[in-house]
Amino acid sequence: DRIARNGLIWGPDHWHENYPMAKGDKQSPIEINSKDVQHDSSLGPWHASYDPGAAKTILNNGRTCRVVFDDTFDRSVLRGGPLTGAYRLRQLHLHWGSSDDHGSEHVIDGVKYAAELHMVHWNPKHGNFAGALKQPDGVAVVGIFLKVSGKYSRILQGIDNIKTKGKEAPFQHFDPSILFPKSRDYWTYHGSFTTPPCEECITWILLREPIEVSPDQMAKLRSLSKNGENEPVNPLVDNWRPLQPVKGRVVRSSFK
Ligand SMILES: NS(=O)(=O)c1ccc(C(=O)NCC(F)(F)F)cc1
Ligand SMILES: [Zn+2]
Repeated sequence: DRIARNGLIWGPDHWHENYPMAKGDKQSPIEINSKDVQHDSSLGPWHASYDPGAAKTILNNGRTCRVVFDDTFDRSVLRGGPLTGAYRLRQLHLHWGSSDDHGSEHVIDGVKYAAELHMVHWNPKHGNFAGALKQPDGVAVVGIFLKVSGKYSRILQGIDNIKTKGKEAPFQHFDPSILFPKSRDYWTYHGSFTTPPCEECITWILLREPIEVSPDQMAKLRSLSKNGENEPVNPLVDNWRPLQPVKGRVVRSSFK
């Protein structure tokens, strides 16, 4: 059936059977080894100018918790850094583990974070998102690592009313810039979606400084379910893709 065909019912090792891109040379996530990173002094700072009014809804699609934004015009955009032009914010979502010692998709010098937040932007020069995901410069994702600490920070209020798959709730007047850490230092490399169809259209911008979330915020994420409302409970955890081969790609850093 549809679910089986889109490969999500089987693990990541089977994705390539339906999505050949999954075995490409520029797949994500990857491990970042500082010894192999090349500092690029031409990499300037990135700038996000987000309109809190662009936030629309928060939803559980059975695979992640996603906040959706109005991307029908240049309302919330990311520019600078490795990017040429302004990329429109479309959605943000997270990947997390069943315990604090893992959950991120990218791994930094062997360190796995409890979660990884992705802010997905697309290049309007390609007309629409579907067109952008067919282009090597089509999509830009800012990745922010989440570390668990006593300090309290509301990553996403509103998680309470999207417990099960298919649940959606209004999520307005939200400026995702509040999620950025103090430092703007980043790594950047060319990669792919970490879920099918695994298109190699992403300029990754991974922030070096993690943000801190409280244990109860992580517990809230882990309380989400993959199942629909009246189905057997299937906890939504460990929705991260295993590491993919670097295949000679060079990861550049904006910092020394
Ligand atoms: N985890 S990730 O790499 O940031 C990531 C970002 C976006 C999508 C996405 O829009 N999939 C829907 C599409 F495009 F129709 F396939 C998937 C993964
Ligand atoms: Zn993601």
